[in-house]
Amino acid sequence: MSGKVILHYFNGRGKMESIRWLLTVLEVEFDEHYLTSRDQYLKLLNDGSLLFQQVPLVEIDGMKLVQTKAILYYIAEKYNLHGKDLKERVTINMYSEGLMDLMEMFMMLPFAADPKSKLDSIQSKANERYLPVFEKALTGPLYLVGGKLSLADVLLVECTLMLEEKFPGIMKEFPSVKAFQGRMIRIPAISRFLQPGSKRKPQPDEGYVKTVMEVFNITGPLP
Ligand SMILES: N[C@@H](CCC(=O)N[C@@H](CS)C(=O)NCC(=O)O)C(=O)O
Repeated sequence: MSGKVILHYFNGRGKMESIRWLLTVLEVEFDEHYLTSRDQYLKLLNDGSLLFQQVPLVEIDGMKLVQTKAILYYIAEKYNLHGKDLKERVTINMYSEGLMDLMEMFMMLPFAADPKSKLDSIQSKANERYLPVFEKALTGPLYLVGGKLSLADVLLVECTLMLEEKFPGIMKEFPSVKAFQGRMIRIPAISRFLQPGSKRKPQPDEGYVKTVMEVFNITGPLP
């Protein structure tokens, strides 16, 4: 196993995108092995790389890690983006898991039978359930937890950009979150990541959906 971090996933956002964001902000270099065929997935299964038969898989520090949250928490902990004590850590995890719940709804959209109604539901949940929490937390403070950058901040900037792709005016009612986003995207590593040609993945297209369905033998829309 080489010393470099290796990501095994599709050439698309999905559950790996937040891991790409975190590594990018930390300026940790990584290589990507894209899953493009069912045979590649079966090979990972057969060589025992996938603990629960699922990707994302991240090779790091001599380990083969699966489970997105566990991977994010490991990297955040290793590079000091996971709070200074247990109370900060649990707060970071609460914010992070809320954001992951919201972003997961976007991930499922291209596989849904009725994406329009799902999109409406994402918009109202974002407005009523999620963004008010972050607006309150960021009214005053520059960062979500402990006065310094953490995993939760990285996920929040990713999520706000994702929301604006689908609902361009959504941040109008949330000025503190919008100001936070403005500060975050000026961080040089993030600013580079947002330029064309970076490792940031675009919104899912038909090709991405087709590959995922072939790799996992999915035959119809997901619930
Ligand atoms: N709890 C896991 C879920 C991972 C997951 O659902 N991965 C999908 C691809 S995004 C997968 O491998 N699906 C194949 C399967 O479940 O058989 C995580 O968060 O990493």
